[in-house]
Amino acid sequence: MAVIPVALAGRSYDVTIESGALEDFAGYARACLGGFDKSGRAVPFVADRNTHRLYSDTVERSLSKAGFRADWFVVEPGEAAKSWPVLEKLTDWLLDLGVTRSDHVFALGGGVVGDLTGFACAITKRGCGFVQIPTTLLAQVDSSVGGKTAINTRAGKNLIGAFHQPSAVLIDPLVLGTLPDREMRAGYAEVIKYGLLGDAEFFGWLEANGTDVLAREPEALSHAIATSIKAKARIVAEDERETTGVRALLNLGHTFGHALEAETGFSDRLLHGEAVAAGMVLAARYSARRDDLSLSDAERAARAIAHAGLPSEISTLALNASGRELADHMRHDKKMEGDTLPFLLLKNIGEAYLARDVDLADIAAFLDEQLQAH
Ligand SMILES: NC(=O)c1ccc[n+]([C@@H]2O[C@H](COP(=O)([O-])OP(=O)(O)OC[C@H]3O[C@@H](n4cnc5c(N)ncnc54)[C@H](O)[C@@H]3O)[C@@H](O)[C@H]2O)c1
Ligand SMILES: O=C(O)C(=O)C[C@@H](O)[C@H](O)[C@H](O)COP(=O)(O)O
Ligand SMILES: [Zn+2]
Repeated sequence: MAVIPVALAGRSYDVTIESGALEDFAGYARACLGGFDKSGRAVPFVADRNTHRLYSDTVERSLSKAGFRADWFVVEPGEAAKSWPVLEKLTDWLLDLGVTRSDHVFALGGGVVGDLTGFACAITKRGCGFVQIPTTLLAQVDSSVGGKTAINTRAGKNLIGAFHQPSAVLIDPLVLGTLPDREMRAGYAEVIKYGLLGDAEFFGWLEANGTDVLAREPEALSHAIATSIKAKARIVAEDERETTGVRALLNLGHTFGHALEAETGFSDRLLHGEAVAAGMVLAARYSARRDDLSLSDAERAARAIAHAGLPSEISTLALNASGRELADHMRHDKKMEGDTLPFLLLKNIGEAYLARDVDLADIAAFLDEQLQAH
């Protein structure tokens, strides 16, 4: 078992990584179940149809042995659940259940369930507790930790949200056994991100061992999850609300990625992790174009992404958009400072930085080249 603390003044919590932990869910979650048994109220769980079908029985078995029962709010799988209508239904459900500020709501699912539940908990009664039980690789290495919660709007990705930290994160890598391979690869994009943004040694390890991670080989998988969470916990502890530029490093590839997601309608056509993968290649190549990064390192990053079966060439995505149209999506980026969009670029493999001198017209021209390439 690994326990990784996220150190935040007054809001510290642990990320527990343990294979098989879900079988003893009530034991691991005991500290966050207070209140439910005494009053007889059901423990509120949010899941999507897949995670409910696959794992609600396991959770309920463990809860029932400990004298608790669960009540479920189940959403349709996919990005569309991060929306106003679903948020409204979820917050009404929480209020009908009589959830109090000292209660915890449990999010059993991927980043979609986690982001939606976290935001609902941030605004219900001005903030009630929640616990993340991430079931995708992406959620286990990234979205369950750090307290970014949000829904999407017509204007773009995660534009309505709040920082609201979970009280605990419980990761059972065994649940990745049922995760479709495409989702596994999408989560792996965020794993590569940690190597590219700040850990050249980890990036090299992934070049050598990435196939084992994707094959869910237990040792390689646990190492990839723990290394990713340690990096995220350190960055979040340093800059919880993305004010100093440190946390912005976690956005490597995301300004391009969110534009690609918007262009493909936040749909199964391009998953978040796939968009981030393509976005990191664009960030690397744009860095090389400015002579910040060597061309050979930019292509090394692209190769690692392509080798994992992730999209590395936007020219193959059948986008019906110009560079200008893609760049226009970026004007909604939450990092915008007035008319300037600080951009995450690379100086080396393992060294990302925030550039404040990027011209969106130049990004549009670069994207036009990339849309035509290959
Ligand atoms: N808050 C953050 O810091 C943060 C970080 C990264 C990504 N995100 C957000 O996370 C979202 C993407 O999350 P995701 O990639 O986990 O996608 P997701 O939540 O849509 O899950 C992907 C698919 O896998 C299924 N699934 C989940 N667990 C499963 C399992 N164990 N077995 C079988 N199927 C399973 C789901 O039902 C869904 O169909 C995006 O909205 C993204 O913006 C947030
Ligand atoms: O935790 C962070 O900070 C991140 O940026 C992690 C990203 O992987 C994640 O996709 C996040 O939701 C993007 O944040 P946003 O602020 O660009 O919406
Ligand atoms: Zn992301």
